[in-house]
Amino acid sequence: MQGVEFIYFPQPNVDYSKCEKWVTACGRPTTGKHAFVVKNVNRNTYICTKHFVGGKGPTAEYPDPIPAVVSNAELEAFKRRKRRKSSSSGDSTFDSSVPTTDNRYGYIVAKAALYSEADLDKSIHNMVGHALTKAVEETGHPYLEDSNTPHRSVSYETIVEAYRYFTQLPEVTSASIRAEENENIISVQSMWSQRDIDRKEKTSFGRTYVLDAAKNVVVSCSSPQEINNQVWNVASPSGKYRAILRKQKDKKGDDKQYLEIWNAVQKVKTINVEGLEKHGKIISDDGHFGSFQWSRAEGHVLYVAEKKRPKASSFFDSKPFSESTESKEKETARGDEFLYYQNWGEQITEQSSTVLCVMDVETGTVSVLESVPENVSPGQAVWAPDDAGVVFIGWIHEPYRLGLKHCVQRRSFVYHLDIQKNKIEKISEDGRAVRFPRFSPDDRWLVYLDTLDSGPHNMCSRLMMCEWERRHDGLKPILDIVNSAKEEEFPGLFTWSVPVHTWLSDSIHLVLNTFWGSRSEVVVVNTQTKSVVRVRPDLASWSSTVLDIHGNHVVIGCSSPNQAPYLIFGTLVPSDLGSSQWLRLDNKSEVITSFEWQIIQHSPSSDRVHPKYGNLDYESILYLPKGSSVNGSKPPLILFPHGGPHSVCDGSFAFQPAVYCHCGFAVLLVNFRGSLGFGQDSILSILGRIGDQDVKDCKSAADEVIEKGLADGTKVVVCGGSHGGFLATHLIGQYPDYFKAACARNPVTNLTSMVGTTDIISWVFTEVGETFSYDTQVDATILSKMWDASPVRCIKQVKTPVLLQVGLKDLRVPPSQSLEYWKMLKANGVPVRCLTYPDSNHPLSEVEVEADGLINSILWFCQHLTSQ
Ligand SMILES: CC(=O)N[C@@H](C)C(=O)N[C@@H](C)C(=O)O
Repeated sequence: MQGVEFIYFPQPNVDYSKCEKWVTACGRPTTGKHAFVVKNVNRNTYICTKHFVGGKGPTAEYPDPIPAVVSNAELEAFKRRKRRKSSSSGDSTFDSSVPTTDNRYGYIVAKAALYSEADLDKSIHNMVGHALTKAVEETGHPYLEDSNTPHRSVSYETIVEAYRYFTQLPEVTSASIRAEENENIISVQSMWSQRDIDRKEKTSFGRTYVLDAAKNVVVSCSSPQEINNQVWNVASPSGKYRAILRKQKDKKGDDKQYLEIWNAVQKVKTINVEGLEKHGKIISDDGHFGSFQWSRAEGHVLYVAEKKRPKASSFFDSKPFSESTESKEKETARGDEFLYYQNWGEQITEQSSTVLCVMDVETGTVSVLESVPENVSPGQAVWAPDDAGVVFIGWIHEPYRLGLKHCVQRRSFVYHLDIQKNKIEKISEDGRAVRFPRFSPDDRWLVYLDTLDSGPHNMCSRLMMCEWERRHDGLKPILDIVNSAKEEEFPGLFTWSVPVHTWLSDSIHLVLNTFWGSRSEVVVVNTQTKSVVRVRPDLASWSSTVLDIHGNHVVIGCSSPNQAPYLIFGTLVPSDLGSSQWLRLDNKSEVITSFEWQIIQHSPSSDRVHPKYGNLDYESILYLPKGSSVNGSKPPLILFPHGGPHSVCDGSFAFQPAVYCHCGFAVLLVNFRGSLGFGQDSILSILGRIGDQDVKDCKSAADEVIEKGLADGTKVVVCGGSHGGFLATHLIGQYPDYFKAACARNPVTNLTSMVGTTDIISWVFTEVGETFSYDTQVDATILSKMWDASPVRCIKQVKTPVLLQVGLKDLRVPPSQSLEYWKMLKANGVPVRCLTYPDSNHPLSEVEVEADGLINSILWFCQHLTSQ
C-alpha cells in the first residue's frame, strides 16, 4: 500500500458541516445495506489520501475529498495494524509504547504504519533528541517541511515528540548558598523540577556545586539526584545542622509528616510531629503562609501549621469521649461533623486557620504560640532579634476569607509576638496588605513589602523599613509607588516573592526581584540612598531571578524564551556593581535552535488612549520559528494573552509557547496595559475597561505583527487561560472573522454568574471599576456593568471553533463559566469541543493534564487552519 495513508474523518459532533461535506464528496451509496451517511461516521471512520487531489490528503486548494477507490482489503489491513499497534490501556496521548494514531481529528495523517519495530525499541528520548537535532541541522526547523503551510506538516506523533523533547528541560525551583569552613569554598545546593510524562508527575532533583570563590571556578558538581518527598530542607545559620520536613505515606496511604534533624554526617533524630497532636499539617513553601526557620541559637525551629481541629462526632455516636477530653471540647465537637471550615480559596484549600509553632530541637517538643488574635491567620514567620520573639504576617479572616492565590492586596499586618512577655503588637500601618518581613544581618533593620488592602489583585509595592529598636517611632518607605516611568527608568517594585535572605552583608543593600517591562530583573536597593540598580551580568540571559544570598554571594536563575533555565553565581561589590564577579554554574543548558524571539513595543492608536493615563505604551514578546523569515514564508500566528489581568509575560523560558513555536507557529504574548512591570498607572488604567482596552491592545498587537509581514494574517488563532481565556473568548466575539480557532482554558466568560461563585468576588467588582467591601451586594446597575464586560455579551457573533479546557476543581474560575459558554456555542451551532479534567484546579498544570491540553490545542488549531 505504498503512498497510501489513512486520515480520520471529521467527527459530526465536532464539525457537522465538514463531516457532511466529506460524506457527500466521497460519493459512496447513501442508501441500502452499505449506506454511508453522517450518522454512521464514528471515531473509526477513515478516508484514504487517494481521495484527495494530489493523493496526499487535504491541501489549501483542495481541502475536501473527491470520490476514489481504496479496496476494502487495504482498509482492513490498515485497521488490523492499528489495532495491533494501539496501546492496550486507554487512549491518553502518551500511552505510546508504540506511536499510535489519534482517532478524533479529520486531518491527522495516520503514521503508525511508518514506524518499524526496531525504531520503537530505541530509547524514546534518544530517538526524539536525535530526530530533532538532525531535523534542525538539515532544515533549520524540524517542522517547516512545507514552508507555505507549516502547520500542515505537524502530525500527532511530531507534536508528541516535540513535547517529549521539551520535558527534558528542567526548571530551577530553588537554590541555597553555604560557605564551608574555608570561606573561599562555597557550596550551592540547587533544586530542579522536570516533567516525567511516563510517571505522570513532576520529578524534583537536587544538584550541588562546589565552588572556589577566590579563583572563581566550579570545583565539582554532583550528578542530579531525585528527591521527591521533602517539604522543607533548611540549614541552620552555622550550616552545622539541617531540619528536613519529610512527607511519607503510611500503610493506609495517608500522607504523614516527619521532622528530621541532621548533622554533617548523619540523621540525629526524627520527630513524628503529627503524633504530638499539637496542630494539623505543617505548611509547605506555598508562597503565602509557609515558612520554616532555625533560631539564631539553633535550638529551635519555627514553622507554620494548620490549627488542630476538635474531634467531631455525630449526635448519635454512642462512643463517649475519653475521660481526658476537656468538657468544652465535648460540647463543641458533638454535632460538628459537617461544620463548614472556610479555606483560603484556589490552591490553598488545606488552610483555614493557621498557627505558629516552635519546636525545641533538643527535646522534640512543640509549642503552639497562643497569643495570635483569633481573627488572624499567621504566616511567613521569622525570628525576631535575639530569638526573643517572632515577626509574622497576619491575614485578617473576618468576616470571611477571600482567595489569597495571586492576590497581594488581602488585608494583613506585620505583627511582633514577644514570646517571653506573651505580648503581641502591630508593626505595619492600617489599610495595607503586607508581605515578606526580613531582618538585616545585623538585626538592626526590618523591611517588608506593602500595598493597599483593596483594589487590583496585584500592583506596585512599597518597600517599607523600620529600625527595630525604634519601631514605635515610625516606618519609612524606601521605595514608593511609581506611577509611570520613562523608558529604562525603574517602573516600581512588582514581585510575587522575596528571597528568605535578601540583604547583603553590609545591612544597607538589599537584592530583590522585580518585573521591569517584559523582563524579570534582579535589582540592588540601597536603603540609605533609596537608589535602585539593575544587576545584569554578561552571563545572564534575558530574565533573571535571585534565589539566595549569603554574605555578598548571590545565586541567580536565568533563562529566556529560547534558553532553558541555568544558574549563575556572583560575588557582588555593592559600591561598584559593575566590578562584581560572575560564574556560570551549569556549563550546559539547552538553547532551543528552532525559534527566535523579539520584544515589540506598541503605542495605542489615538482612539485607544486612556483619558486619564494618556501616555501608556505596552509590549509583547513574539516567538518566531527559525527560517520563517528567511524563506519568505509566513507562519500561522497564535495570539496568547496572559491571565490576571495583573500579571506579565516576563521573557523567562515558558514551556507552552516554546512547544507551540517549535511546532511551527509564531506566538505573540501580549503585555497589554494593566500588566505588571509598567508602573502603577498601567495597572489602574484597565479597571472598568476589561473586555475593551485589553481586548483591543491584543488585537492591535496581532495586527502590527501581521502588517510587519512576520505572520500570516489569514491563519490566526487565539489561546489563553483564565483572564487570558476571557480575552480569547472576547476576541472571537468582537472579531468574528479574524480567528480560525480558539482555545480557552478555564476562561472567565460571564462576570454576572462568576461574582457569586468565585473565591475572589472582589476581583469581579474591582475589574469592572466598582469598589468592593465585604458586605457589598450586586444590584441591577452593577450586574449590567458586569454583563457589558463579559464575553457572553457577544456570543451571538461567535463563529470561531472553540476548544474549552476545564479543571473541574477550579475555585477561581468555576467550571460553570466554561460549561455555560459551551452550551451557548452548541445552541448557536458553533463547533466546540470541551475537555474536562476531574482533579484539576485553575492552572491545569498537572503533567498529564498540561500535556493533554497542549497537544489537543495544537491539533485543534491545525484542524481549523486546514479546514477553511
Ligand atoms: C487574580 C486571578 O487569579 N485572576 C484570574 C481570573 C486569572 O486570570 N488568573 C491568572 C493569574 C492565571 O493565569 O491563572
